[in-house]
Amino acid sequence: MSEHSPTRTPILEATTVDRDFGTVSVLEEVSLTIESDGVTALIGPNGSGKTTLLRVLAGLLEPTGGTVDFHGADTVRHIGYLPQQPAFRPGFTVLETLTFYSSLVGETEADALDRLRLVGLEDATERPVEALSGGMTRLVGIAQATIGDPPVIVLDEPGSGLDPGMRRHVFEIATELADDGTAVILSSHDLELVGRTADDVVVIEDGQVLETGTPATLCDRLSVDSLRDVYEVATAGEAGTVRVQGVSS
Ligand SMILES: Nc1ncnc2c1ncn2[C@@H]1O[C@H](COP(=O)(O)OP(=O)(O)OP(=O)(O)O)[C@@H](O)[C@H]1O
Repeated sequence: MSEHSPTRTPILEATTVDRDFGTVSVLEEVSLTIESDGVTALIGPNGSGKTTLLRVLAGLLEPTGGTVDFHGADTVRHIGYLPQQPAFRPGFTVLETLTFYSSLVGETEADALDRLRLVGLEDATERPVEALSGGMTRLVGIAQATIGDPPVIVLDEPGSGLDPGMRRHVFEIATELADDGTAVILSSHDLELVGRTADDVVVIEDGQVLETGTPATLCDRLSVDSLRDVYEVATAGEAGTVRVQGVSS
């Protein structure tokens, strides 16, 4: 959990956001306030709408209805984004790739190297990006998301495919960014790490927000002891079945 600044302020505000794909409604009337200086975690079953909501919050997907408002400072880059499946153009090394993205916001190769050190990839700088493992590719993606020090950083399943030590490290990076004032929004299925790390938790199912609050508030509200129990009590999905919007009733 991050050391809260006494002045956490709303930086991103979703108001009654809908997102449809054709006739399928994936997000329904999602209203959410994301504050600076903290880690906000989206949790929910497979297919519940987390990626869709993160892409809408990051400005990569237009909402079909409702609005997303950014209240932050006018920085060189408003929002950094790690996609669920990061991919980089083949034929370039890790350092060349990160230096290219850095140059777009006036940063140098030295800055790119610092960001690679942050995610533990200092020994992989000369490796071609197409020769990276899945976990290493995700780490490059996390480094890329921090370029330009955006006030909002959106990370879609940053711990996915990482070994336990690196997964913990990535959540520590999220906490450090939050301690420095960033609003970090991430999705994760690792409820234990989320429970230990997140300042705010958003439980989502079937494209709707079921609960929001600090881990402790949610435990109190639902009279349970852990975020895993919050998840079990709040979500109705049956283990072993993916509820598919537009198909499952
Ligand atoms: N481009 C699209 N066209 C049609 N349906 C889509 C599209 N993108 C997402 N969906 C549907 O929206 C629903 C939510 O998907 P989303 O990827 O947001 O879920 P998620 O919570 O991130 O899932 P997971 O935990 O499995 O990554 C799913 O039913 C998915 O099939």
